[in-house]
Amino acid sequence: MTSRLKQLGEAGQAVWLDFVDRKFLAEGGLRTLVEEDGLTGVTSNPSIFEKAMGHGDAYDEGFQTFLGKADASVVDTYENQAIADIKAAAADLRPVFDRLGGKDGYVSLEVSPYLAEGTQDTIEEARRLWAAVGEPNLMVKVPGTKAGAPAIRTLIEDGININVTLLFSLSSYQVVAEAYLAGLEARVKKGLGVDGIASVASFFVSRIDAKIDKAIDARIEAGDAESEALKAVRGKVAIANAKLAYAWYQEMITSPRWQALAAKGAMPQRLLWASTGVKDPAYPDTLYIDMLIGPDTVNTMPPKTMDAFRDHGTVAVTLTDDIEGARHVIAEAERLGLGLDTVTEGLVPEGVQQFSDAADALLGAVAGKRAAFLGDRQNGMDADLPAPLAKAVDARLERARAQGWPRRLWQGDASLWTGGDEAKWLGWLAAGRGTQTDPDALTKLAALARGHKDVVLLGMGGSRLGPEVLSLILGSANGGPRLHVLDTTDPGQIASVAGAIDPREALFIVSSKSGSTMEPELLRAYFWELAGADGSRFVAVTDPGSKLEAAAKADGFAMIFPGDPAIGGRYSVLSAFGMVPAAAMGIDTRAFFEAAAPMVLACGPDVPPAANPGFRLGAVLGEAAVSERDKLTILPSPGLVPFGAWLEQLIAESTGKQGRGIVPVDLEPVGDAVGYGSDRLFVHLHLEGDEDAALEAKLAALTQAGQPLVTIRIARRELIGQEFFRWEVATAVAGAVIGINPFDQPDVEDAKVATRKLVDAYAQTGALEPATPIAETEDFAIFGPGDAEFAATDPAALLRLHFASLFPPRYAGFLAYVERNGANAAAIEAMRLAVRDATQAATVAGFGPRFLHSTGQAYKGGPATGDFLVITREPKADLAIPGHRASFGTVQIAQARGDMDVLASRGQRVMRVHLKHENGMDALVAAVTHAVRR
Ligand SMILES: O=P(O)(O)OC[C@H]1O[C@](O)(CO)[C@@H](O)[C@@H]1O
Ligand SMILES: O=C[C@H](O)[C@H](O)COP(=O)(O)O
Repeated sequence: MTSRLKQLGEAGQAVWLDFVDRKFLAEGGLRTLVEEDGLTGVTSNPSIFEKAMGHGDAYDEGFQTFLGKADASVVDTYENQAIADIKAAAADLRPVFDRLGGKDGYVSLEVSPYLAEGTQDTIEEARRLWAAVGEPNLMVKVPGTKAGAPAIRTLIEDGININVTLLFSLSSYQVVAEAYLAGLEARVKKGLGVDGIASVASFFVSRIDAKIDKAIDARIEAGDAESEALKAVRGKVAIANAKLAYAWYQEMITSPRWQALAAKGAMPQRLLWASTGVKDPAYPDTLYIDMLIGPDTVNTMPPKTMDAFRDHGTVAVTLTDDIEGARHVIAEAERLGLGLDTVTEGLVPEGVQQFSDAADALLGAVAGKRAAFLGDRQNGMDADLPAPLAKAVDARLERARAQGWPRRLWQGDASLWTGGDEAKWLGWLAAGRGTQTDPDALTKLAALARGHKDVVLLGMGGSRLGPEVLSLILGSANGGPRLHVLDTTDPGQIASVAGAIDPREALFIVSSKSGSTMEPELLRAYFWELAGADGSRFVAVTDPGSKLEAAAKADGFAMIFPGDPAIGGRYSVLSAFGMVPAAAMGIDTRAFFEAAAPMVLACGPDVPPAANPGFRLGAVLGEAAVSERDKLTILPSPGLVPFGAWLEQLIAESTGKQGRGIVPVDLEPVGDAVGYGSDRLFVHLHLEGDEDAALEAKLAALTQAGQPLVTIRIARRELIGQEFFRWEVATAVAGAVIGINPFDQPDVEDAKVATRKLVDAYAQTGALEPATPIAETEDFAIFGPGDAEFAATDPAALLRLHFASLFPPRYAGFLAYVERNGANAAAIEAMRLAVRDATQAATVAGFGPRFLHSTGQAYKGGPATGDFLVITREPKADLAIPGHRASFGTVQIAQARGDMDVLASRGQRVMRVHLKHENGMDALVAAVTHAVRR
């Protein structure tokens, strides 16, 4: 007996399969259906691929072959396999296509559901898929949305076969039918053929009943007076709707407009019944086949429905039956207020969302397989969080998924943050692939640097923190020159570097994005003179058109590297600002980017938040911050300690503003679990093979005590580039959670202005404005900001008062305008430990003016919960600055005073302690330790 499905084909309705699966194809399932049931086509959609690929291991071999490629992104990995399936299906259907002269035998592949709102993007994607599959019996599936219709017209004009999907209403079907006609007519106008172009209009059926029936059931349940009438249309609306669409089709193909095209060989755009598996198990399982049979149509069936029809379906032309009855059903639905138009309108975005959700699930699964395949070539991350924070993070990740955050980040959608100028600051995303720097210029620089023993980098904040991390973690490669970094006005420190090099031999890199930052400008003046004004040993890194660029040109600098104005300083390490010093040190920048690539791809727009390392981390940081765990405490393996200085700038300057944000805590030695408040989030950067047993034990105790801990695992130092990128993404995401613009630094400028005022006054008068101490000992004097009133004048009492209200979430800050050397660092650490262990409060520290261009933003603009001690001292030996009246020492004091005033104006508690002599620091340590003793 001929199969019922074959009989259906003979009745003029093409039987298509709404299913794709690797194993099914490989085992010849499709070929059997073609041969035994007369099947003539296949459709796929994101949900179908999710079911096929998102579970089990049938695709693992294929994934792995592809993932061996350096550039294998998650979406490319998925698509590579989807295309393989589609090509296999196209091959199985090719005999049908050839036999029917192109009238049937098609397989459909859907464009990304993420593009449903964009006409141009849809056009490009469809063209790309068409070329990638490269089979004449492919149909590209394009949603019949408002944005989709013009794309369909263009694609038909291109000669690409189109399956229009997600059609629910007669009116939207008419729009795409018009697009099809217009596309064909455009070809005629251009003198191109219209034969051989195929299209179907996929009209969804069961989803309509599912919606309408639900509303009917609710009303009947509520005892609606029209219950009988409602019952009468239950399960009938979708079929009636489809029948009227077919009636319109029949009329349309008789129109002179269509006839003219048909005469030129055009094939009609057939109506395809989609969504034909019953959703309500109470209905006969072949309902949406039995009732929709008619010539020149297609029915695409899920396997179960196909099996059911083969078993007990009824072949009879039903589509043209009782059209009046269909009209009546629709009129009744209207009279009963079932709102068919609203339902069909709502089903479009819902359908897009449903396919986006499926694509997210699929891409998330592929991302997991990709990470497993890469193993330790991609840095890992675990988060051990207390339940409420874990719940908030999961909820955030889900919301971020539904709202498409990864795509919006990469597309530069400013509404992810404040709707301000954020889109102008996203150049660092592309820089992650090494695209910002010219490899040839870096090679040239490396050759130039190789001739020098020392390279001195002059720059502040983002223009120097990344290079120092690279220098301390990766080191000067193969005997490359030593890198010295100067980011200070401290005369002692400048003299130390000047003394450690031969200024007549060293190569100098002056690095400033803006090209107008005061410190590198002064340092350039100083070393220019010391180096004998020899431009051939100077290199500049600066944004195009800056003051520094002009000066470098005028002074004949050996090379000038342009920055990208779309990258802010703290996001610039993977651009020229990091790569120029790296190349100068002899680091292979190509290999560096190759090692970073897995993370850049893992953080891509195609990877849903829960599987995206940057988004996962960002969600933890952001949710912790908004739940008052705003002290991000950085606890690295010994070999990764230098990373903290770069990280604290990124986090603090990006998030600390408008009284909100994250306060990074770097270089605070790990303590016992009892010594911390509940305002902390800990992050451990773990370098394999660089274990510190004491640290590990303390970390274990922290999690046992319920403290949140994020552990990042890095297999080799060479993979540090991955962390730059992961943290940049995470910071941008945390900014979105906190609700600030993570790319500006609104409060930094004020300290600069206050400093300038003092330095300018000095230039006029030869002296800084006098300041009177509130209290003084033999060792130090204490100053307050502006005209602030203090309740005590005894130094010990003043310090006690200063720390009196220091409990979490308040934090203590030690801002030391002294030489950054081992002794001073140890003294500061001793004060931090004394304070933390006495109060449980987090402690931060910075050397001035270095921190002004880094964490200074958060101290001024972030949460107003800081208790700051600004520490200054008389410089041992001051240094003059060529061409300036003020010395480095004077500028440094002016910076400290300017900063203190701005801190105070932002509601922070602040005092300045001026050390009177060499041992003043020891005296201060003792005084602070005493002051916090409770
Ligand atoms: O590279 P520039 O323009 O000299 O700026 C250095 C640093 O100063 C800041 O602008 C803050 O003052 C940082 O954002 C930046 O990294
Ligand atoms: O082209 C086929 C459609 O994508 C499919 O039939 C949708 O079916 P569903 O409503 O069962 O998801």
